Amino acid sequence: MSNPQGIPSVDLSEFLSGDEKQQQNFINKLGSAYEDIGFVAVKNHGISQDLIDHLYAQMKEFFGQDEKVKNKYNIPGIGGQRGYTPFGTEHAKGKTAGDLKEFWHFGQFVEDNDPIGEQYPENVNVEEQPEFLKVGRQAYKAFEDAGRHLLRAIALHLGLEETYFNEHIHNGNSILRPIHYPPITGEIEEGAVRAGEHEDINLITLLVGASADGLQVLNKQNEWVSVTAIQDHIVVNVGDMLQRLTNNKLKSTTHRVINPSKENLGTSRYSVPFFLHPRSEMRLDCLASCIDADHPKAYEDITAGEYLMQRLREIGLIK
Ligand SMILES: O=C(O)CCC(=O)C(=O)O
Ligand SMILES: [Fe+2]
Repeated sequence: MSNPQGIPSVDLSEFLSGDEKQQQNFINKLGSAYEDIGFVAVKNHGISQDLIDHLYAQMKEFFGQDEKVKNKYNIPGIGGQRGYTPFGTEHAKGKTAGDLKEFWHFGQFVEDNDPIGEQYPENVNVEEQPEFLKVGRQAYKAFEDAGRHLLRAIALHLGLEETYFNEHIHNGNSILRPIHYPPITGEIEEGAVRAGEHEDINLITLLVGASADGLQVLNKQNEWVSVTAIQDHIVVNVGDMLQRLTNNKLKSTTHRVINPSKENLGTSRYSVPFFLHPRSEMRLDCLASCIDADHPKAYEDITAGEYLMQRLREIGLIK
């Protein structure tokens, strides 16, 4: 089932077709990929190319602004949860060299009167770019919709109610992160890479249109497999919260973004992951159906909120 892009490919329109056989086929392919390499490429994901192009245009414009302008949007005291995080701030768990990237965070836009809104910092408006927040919000909602469909298929694969995740992700703590990896021109710190090897913290990550190669995934044979940017697909992987909930049945696979070859050092790379998080009160206790004599319970009980705080400390976003 391996494809040129290095990971299996699935077609979300099969799941949404209303045809039971196609739906089951999609669930089986997604489920077995997630039990194996933890990554798939998804086509017919429902996020329009126009919206993606618009988002990319806005993020390129933003990252192209002077440091002074960008730093106005680096908001102290919120652990980088919203607004701008400068180059070199975040590092992979256990590493000291900062990643060679700068990024922006959009968070949840609570549109009903859900009191959870009080837990979340406000999204940040870029005064120089009147379209920025608007397109961020549209993209956030589109990614969230695609993620909700995928979690329905995952729930069915796990033998849960199809709607199991819905209440947990309604107004959840997801993050949309436009990233810029700048050209590598001068000296860089020993061991510094665009994104050091890591696993994502959240339930699933949806990654759109990385503008250049560089993403690599560690397969079961301990080999780095390159995931090339492919037209019309988004990459969707399992994060640590889903791995934990499923007692390691679904795999949160290590990945990284390597530095470009010599001839491409002078080029930027852009990408946009959507880290799909549940509400902080969701329990991540291992599902009873994923525990048996061969698979003893591997993790302590914890809520998503407690787990997130632990992890943000480890990557330097919260001191
Ligand atoms: O930029 C990419 O292609 C992947 C980024 C990533 O893995 C992350 O931000 O967690
Ligand atoms: Fe990642």
